[in-house]
Amino acid sequence: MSSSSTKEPIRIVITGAAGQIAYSLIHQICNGDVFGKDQPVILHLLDITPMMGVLQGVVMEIEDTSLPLVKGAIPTDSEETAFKDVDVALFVGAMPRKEGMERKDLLNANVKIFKSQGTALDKFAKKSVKVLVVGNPANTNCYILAHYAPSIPRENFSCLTRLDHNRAKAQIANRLKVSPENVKNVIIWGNHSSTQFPDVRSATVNVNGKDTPVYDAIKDDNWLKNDFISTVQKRGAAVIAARKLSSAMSAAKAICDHMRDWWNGTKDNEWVSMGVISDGSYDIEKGLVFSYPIQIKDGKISIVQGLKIDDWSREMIEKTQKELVEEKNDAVKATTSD
Ligand SMILES: NC(=O)c1ccc[n+]([C@@H]2O[C@H](COP(=O)([O-])OP(=O)(O)OC[C@H]3O[C@@H](n4cnc5c(N)ncnc54)[C@H](O)[C@@H]3O)[C@@H](O)[C@H]2O)c1
Ligand SMILES: O=C(O)C[C@H](O)C(=O)O
Repeated sequence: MSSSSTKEPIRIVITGAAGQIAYSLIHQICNGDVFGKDQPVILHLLDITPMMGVLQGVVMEIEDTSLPLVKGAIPTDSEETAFKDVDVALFVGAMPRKEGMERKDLLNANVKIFKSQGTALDKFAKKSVKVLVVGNPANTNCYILAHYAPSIPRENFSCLTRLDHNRAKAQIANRLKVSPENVKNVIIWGNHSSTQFPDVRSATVNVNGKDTPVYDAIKDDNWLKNDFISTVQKRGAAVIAARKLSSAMSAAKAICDHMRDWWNGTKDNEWVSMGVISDGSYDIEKGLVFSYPIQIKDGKISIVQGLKIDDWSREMIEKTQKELVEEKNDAVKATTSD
């Protein structure tokens, strides 16, 4: 973990770099918490022109951290500069929702950003770039981004549902008064929205040294099928109601978890939740950006296959798929109307 690392720096673009999530995220990246303690980084920091003054302040703070892994921080309002030769692209820049809104209410305002940035990503980024979309509505923005970046492999695109995954783990852990790390293999299916299906049917929890199915440990199917699910589905709105701002610290942590697992691989026999471009697994429309249980080995993402889907789960999955199809159609309309 020193400036004498022999590794070549990787280039990471963060969009929305003057915003609140980026402010929590940048330090963790610069500190080596995501890409490794021996991996130097060059940050490309994109925001809109009126935010260049604020972004300059963020760059001053990056310098003042004196972290040895940082080999450069480039503030810019130019998409070409931002996406040029990047290895990793974190798409955070977009309008957040306010109290009383659903995330899809942001679609008209945000989806055009992803059309423009997808086109630039296609032109300027490395073809191996690993892409994570965070800005809401995250799945549909990722769909549009990928559509406008056709030369980048489909498996390089993802959207963030790790925050929902972490929220689900935390709810189970709190209920059982254990540490969240003891909870494994929860799944977020579908959209990062209030139709998502937080599923713990194949999750386990380590209680007193023994891995036990979550349903057996909790012993309250009614809670698991109702309050648990709606708490996770509505957690983002609850944070906004309390903070008057959307989640940022927990979102930045989830971005780090998502990218660290993509970079290093998931643990044996464990999976995480990621929105990826569907290959039709579990009868989901091919091409939709859908959150699935995911395992990663040598940088390669695969959807966990063969999990049993009962009638109730199928209904939950259909509901979130239906919303994603509607969002996709609205997004395509919004991006082709001008
Ligand atoms: N997927 C998730 O789990 C998750 C979690 C939390 C927040 N979010 C979403 O992330 C987004 C950012 O949240 P935030 O709290 O950081 O918002 P914020 O308003 O604090 O920051 C957003 C930043 O993006 C910038 N921006 C706007 N348009 C841009 C463009 N075209 N190019 C580059 N930058 C642009 C803004 O100027 C601002 O600095 C929101 O859409 C929010 O809803 C998603
Ligand atoms: O809920 C929001 O709008 C912000 C974010 O997507 C979240 O889940 O906290």
